[in-house]
Amino acid sequence: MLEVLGVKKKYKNGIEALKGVSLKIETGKKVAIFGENGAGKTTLLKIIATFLLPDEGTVTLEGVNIIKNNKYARKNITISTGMERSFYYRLTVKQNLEFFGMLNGLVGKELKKKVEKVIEKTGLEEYGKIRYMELSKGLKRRLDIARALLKEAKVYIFDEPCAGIDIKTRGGIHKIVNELGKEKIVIFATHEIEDLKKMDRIIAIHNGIKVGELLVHENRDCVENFVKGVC
Ligand SMILES: Nc1ncnc2c1ncn2[C@@H]1O[C@H](COP(=O)(O)OP(=O)(O)OP(=O)(O)O)[C@@H](O)[C@H]1O
Repeated sequence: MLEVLGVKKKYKNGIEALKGVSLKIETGKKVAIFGENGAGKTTLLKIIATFLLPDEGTVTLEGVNIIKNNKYARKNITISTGMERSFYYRLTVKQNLEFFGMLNGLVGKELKKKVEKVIEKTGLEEYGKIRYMELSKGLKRRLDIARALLKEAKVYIFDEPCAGIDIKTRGGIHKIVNELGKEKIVIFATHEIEDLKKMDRIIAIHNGIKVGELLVHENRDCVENFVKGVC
């Protein structure tokens, strides 16, 4: 269980990105964080991933306060943000994954096997020897997801993984998310109705406040109205 309790975050420029957000996500569930541009989704995801500290509130994973226990958080939470600058432009797909795999403590045969596995999962087989700078936007995004999968985590966070992605790749991403969602906690920020319909639950955020929740399987026909109602 991941629990966010009363999380507030104000940036140095005075913007209150989160004004006291609380939510709970059970293991074995995939939850969408939905909200318009600037709603506070990325800020919330970064706080859960412990990339950013909240001003107030706590985040616990299986009862462990991850704000205070950064080591536990880094071991058990992985995030795909699509940030291009975090890759080595001149290294190939495989070399980038090997580098980040090593940072995750993988070595030798274990590293090789894991890199091959995530390349296969994200359909990057034919691009292994292509340098990062030569990849298309969609392929970069797939590599970013592959990197997040290098870690055997309890929580998988995807920040708008389908933005600018073609239909086939989107299907591949949902297959990965579905598989993970059976045993892990998956958090998926998105604006897209089609993505929302594939989640177990939608949490809507507006102006730094949680404004609604919808259980998708019980209310699949309501997703569009739910979305219209909160924005
Ligand atoms: N580093 C920062 N410094 C100052 N303000 C920031 C920073 N990051 C985000 N903000 C502001 O905080 C608010 C929430 O931003 P956030 O990126 O969390 O929203 P979002 O819901 O992810 O938006 P989008 O859908 O556009 O990615 C916005 O008003 C944004 O301008």
